[in-house]
Amino acid sequence: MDRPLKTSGPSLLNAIIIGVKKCGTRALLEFLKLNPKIKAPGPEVHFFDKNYDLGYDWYRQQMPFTSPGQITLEKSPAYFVGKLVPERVHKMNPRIKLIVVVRNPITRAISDFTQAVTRKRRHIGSTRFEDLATCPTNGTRRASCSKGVSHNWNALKIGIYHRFLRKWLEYFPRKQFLFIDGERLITDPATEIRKAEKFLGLTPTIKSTNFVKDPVKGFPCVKRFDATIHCLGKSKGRTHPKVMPDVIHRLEEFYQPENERFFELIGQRFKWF
Ligand SMILES: Nc1ncnc2c1ncn2[C@@H]1O[C@H](COP(=O)(O)OS(=O)(=O)O)[C@@H](OP(=O)(O)O)[C@H]1O
Repeated sequence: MDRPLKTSGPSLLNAIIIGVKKCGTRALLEFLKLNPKIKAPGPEVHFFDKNYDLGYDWYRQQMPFTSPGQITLEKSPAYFVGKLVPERVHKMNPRIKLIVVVRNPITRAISDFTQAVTRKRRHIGSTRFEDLATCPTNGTRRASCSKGVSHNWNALKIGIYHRFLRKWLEYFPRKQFLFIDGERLITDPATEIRKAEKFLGLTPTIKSTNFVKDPVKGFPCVKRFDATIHCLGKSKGRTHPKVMPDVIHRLEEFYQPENERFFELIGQRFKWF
């Protein structure tokens, strides 16, 4: 595993979208692929978390061929929360650029829950989001309970972004990260994409005219330069359950200080609630 990556054949990786799960990572990658300088493998590669033992040669084989000046970009959102991933990525390329898409952690949790329900995970069954996200406020104390929120539930834990980011910052300086607002990626994709193109050192080519709104789902679809339109598949832009307002309020109170810690860490703020 200590051999360096070859520079011939499938190219070296220049940048990774490391997460966060359900924050719009697929949309970001698909939008960026409008830029002819960006190449990406189709599916998630999961090299640094699940497939690390297969080695760099295997990883290289998953990558597309690129010509000089092109950038290879991979996205595997599980990297953000993987304990061993930052060290492994650093070992491969300490100068790699890291892109993190983050969104309102409450919407992220509902999206994660919706996916689990759709995939009919047994442990979820017919349970409501509210039942999994909250715990009694009647004085019963539980270690996994804070402000009436069941914060050990994975769908909520992932949204405490600063906890996971700290591990990455042990290996990479802040200037090597770009934080994309997953909410704005939906409402104003061109602005977020321009930031990413700049961060990757590319001449901006993607404009607001490259996006059209899906009349059914309301999410942006890409209008390619040959005028064909591509919307993300049916596993993206699912309908979310309506969550009770008092539970949303409780979650806002829970996440507010956690978001502040995250904003302080990245030196940037997002207006999520
Ligand atoms: N353009 C466009 N089209 C469809 N969906 C969009 C888009 N932009 C952002 N989103 C939001 O992205 C959410 C899925 O995030 P990810 O791609 O990161 O999910 S995953 O972790 O790879 O499973 C997805 O979550 P759900 O709404 O729960 O399906 C969307 O809210």
